Amino acid sequence: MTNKPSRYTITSALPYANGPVHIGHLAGVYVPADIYARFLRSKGENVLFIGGSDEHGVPITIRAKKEGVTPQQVVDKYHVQIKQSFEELGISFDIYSRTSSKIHAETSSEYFKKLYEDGKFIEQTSEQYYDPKAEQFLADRYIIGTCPKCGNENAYGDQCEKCGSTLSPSELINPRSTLSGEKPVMKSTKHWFLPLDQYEPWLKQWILEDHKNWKTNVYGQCKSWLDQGLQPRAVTRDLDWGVPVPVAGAEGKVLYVWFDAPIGYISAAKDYFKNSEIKAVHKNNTWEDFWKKDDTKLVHFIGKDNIVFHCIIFPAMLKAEGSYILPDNVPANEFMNLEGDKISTSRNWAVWLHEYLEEFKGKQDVLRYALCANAPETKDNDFTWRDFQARNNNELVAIYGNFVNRALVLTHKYYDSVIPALGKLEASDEGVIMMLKEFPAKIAASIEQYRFREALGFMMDLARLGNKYLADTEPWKIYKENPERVKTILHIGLQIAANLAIVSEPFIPFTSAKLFTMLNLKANTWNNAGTIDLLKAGDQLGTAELLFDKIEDATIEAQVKKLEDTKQANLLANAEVKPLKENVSFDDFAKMDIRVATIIAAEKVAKTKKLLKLTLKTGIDERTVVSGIAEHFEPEAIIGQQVSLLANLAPREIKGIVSQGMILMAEDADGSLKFVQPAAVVNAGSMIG
Ligand SMILES: Nc1ncnc2c1ncn2[C@@H]1O[C@H](COP(=O)(O)OP(=O)(O)OP(=O)(O)O)[C@@H](O)[C@H]1O
Ligand SMILES: [Zn+2]
Repeated sequence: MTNKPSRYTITSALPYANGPVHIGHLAGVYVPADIYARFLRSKGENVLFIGGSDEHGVPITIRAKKEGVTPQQVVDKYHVQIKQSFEELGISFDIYSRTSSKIHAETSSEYFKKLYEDGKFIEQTSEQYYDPKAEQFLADRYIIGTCPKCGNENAYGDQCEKCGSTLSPSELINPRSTLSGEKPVMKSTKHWFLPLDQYEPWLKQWILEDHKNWKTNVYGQCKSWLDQGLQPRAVTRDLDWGVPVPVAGAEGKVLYVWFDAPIGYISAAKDYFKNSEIKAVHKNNTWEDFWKKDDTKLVHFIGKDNIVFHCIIFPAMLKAEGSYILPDNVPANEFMNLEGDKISTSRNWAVWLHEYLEEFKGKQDVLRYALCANAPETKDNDFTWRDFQARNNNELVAIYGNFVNRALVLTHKYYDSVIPALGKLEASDEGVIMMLKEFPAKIAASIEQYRFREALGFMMDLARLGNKYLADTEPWKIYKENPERVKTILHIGLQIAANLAIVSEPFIPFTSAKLFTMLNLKANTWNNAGTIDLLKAGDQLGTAELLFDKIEDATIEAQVKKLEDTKQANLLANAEVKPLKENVSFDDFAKMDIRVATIIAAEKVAKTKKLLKLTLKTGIDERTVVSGIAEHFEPEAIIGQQVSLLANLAPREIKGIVSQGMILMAEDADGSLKFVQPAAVVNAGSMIG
């Protein structure tokens, strides 16, 4: 797009409604999209910011089955929860719609029909896996088997989560049905395919030549898909949950979830403009202006696993239809991890938005700030609670909050919160005013290039500038001898705070709103920023309050503990119980002399990592046993412990020490070792059996 757009359509990936929203979703998609939308609105642009739940597809039907509810019940629950938590975080969607709505069924159905009637699909009958017991074709995740690439025995029909390969069901080794566990049979079925291969030359031109400005990670992934060559892609499925395929002979078939989901962006716009009063907010435009006019800039915010759908498949669908505009940019992010591990809904390895909002009341902006500051814009990144705490304490509290607080509190103290007049400027004042002027354009340029971290950094630099200005001029020191000078300093300080209220609004809107109130200033737009004319001398300020407060270690430790508990629970849940060994006779068992012994001495075996030399009191004798437990116990800590000893195990020399027997240990799911010992202290030498 070369000319300035007349309006913006901003979409954010539709969260899949089979679980709540987590910080990965936010950092990857919704926080940057919201910053972009808020920034453009502040610039006075005509913006349509679209969100909604993606409510079709196999994982939802599987979940419903597992929980004994209907798919509609699953999506109703999560749609409401997700929508509400987004609202609370201040994600400023114009509409948060859903793909199980009537308007979406109509829109996607018509879309399919148009492509069908225009001859854009190819029909193909092929053999596909079918579960005769469940009487169902096994689409996508209904089938699992061994991944041909990495050997993972639980790879899905569409993807291996272990190695990340995209698969088709026929590639799986030893396929089995997730419905019945049975080996599926082949049965023929007809499907409609979008012949992506036919769009390949056009896509190559459109992306590889005409969109060299796309982010490197996005461009690179597209290039790799295009270099490998595109194949026709099925856009229908044998399933009973989804939008029915609207052509004769397609009974029992629905649109593939990745065909209907992006059309969800379009149906959301239609849904929104159903309310005719809305048009006035958008310069009397219609939904079609936002989707079909060349002077509309369309931007998709997504995470990296959605790149192929938004850069290749959806554009091919739009091109095939013919009346829609194409995305101007798809600023996809890489992935946010959590404390070193991949975020996972199924493993509960996440910080859930609804829980955060509950546990950190009123701290929406801290999360928004920490996620943007650490956003995975060019590579995967890690969220840690320590970093979250540091961002809050060292940046929001110590810089932004401190600066604003100083400016307001001093004005309150010296002038009863009436804005003092600007006097004669000194060189230092002029320097600060010059620098201030640069900020709005600098921040805007970064946002316009989707460099939100950089933009956020500049925003904080403005707070730093204000902080430094007050620290350098020290109004609290010179007030007595030079009150006129202090008026000028605080006037400028307050003007910087007013600028901060404007340029921080896209990032931390709750704080910005509070600051506007504290300054008694009406919400202001981006184009006014950069000057010291925002506040009028003689006007009264509102009441000062603290914008941020310190987050204590104990709060962070509680969150870390919560994650450790999750890790532990996962280990236990996934623990493999070893299969039963072969039967032994009672006589065989009776041959073993197992008795209680007490540890009376313990030391590390030199030059080994794992071995402890134990001296045991067995009731018969005192003897030495070498045991591989040094990584689990400190020698001093186990003296006096009672253990179970296999006392008649043939002696063996280990590292030059003769070991007379073996102590019995229980190994927990996480690999830790525990002594097998009597529940209460007994006489050394007591027999076990
Ligand atoms: N850890 C993450 N970091 C960045 N973006 C993410 C992350 N997880 C998901 N996303 C993005 O969030 C958007 C919505 O995700 P979606 O609802 O499809 O969930 P998902 O990818 O299945 O995630 P999960 O399996 O964790 O629920 C997608 O664009 C996806 O790429
Ligand atoms: Zn694999």
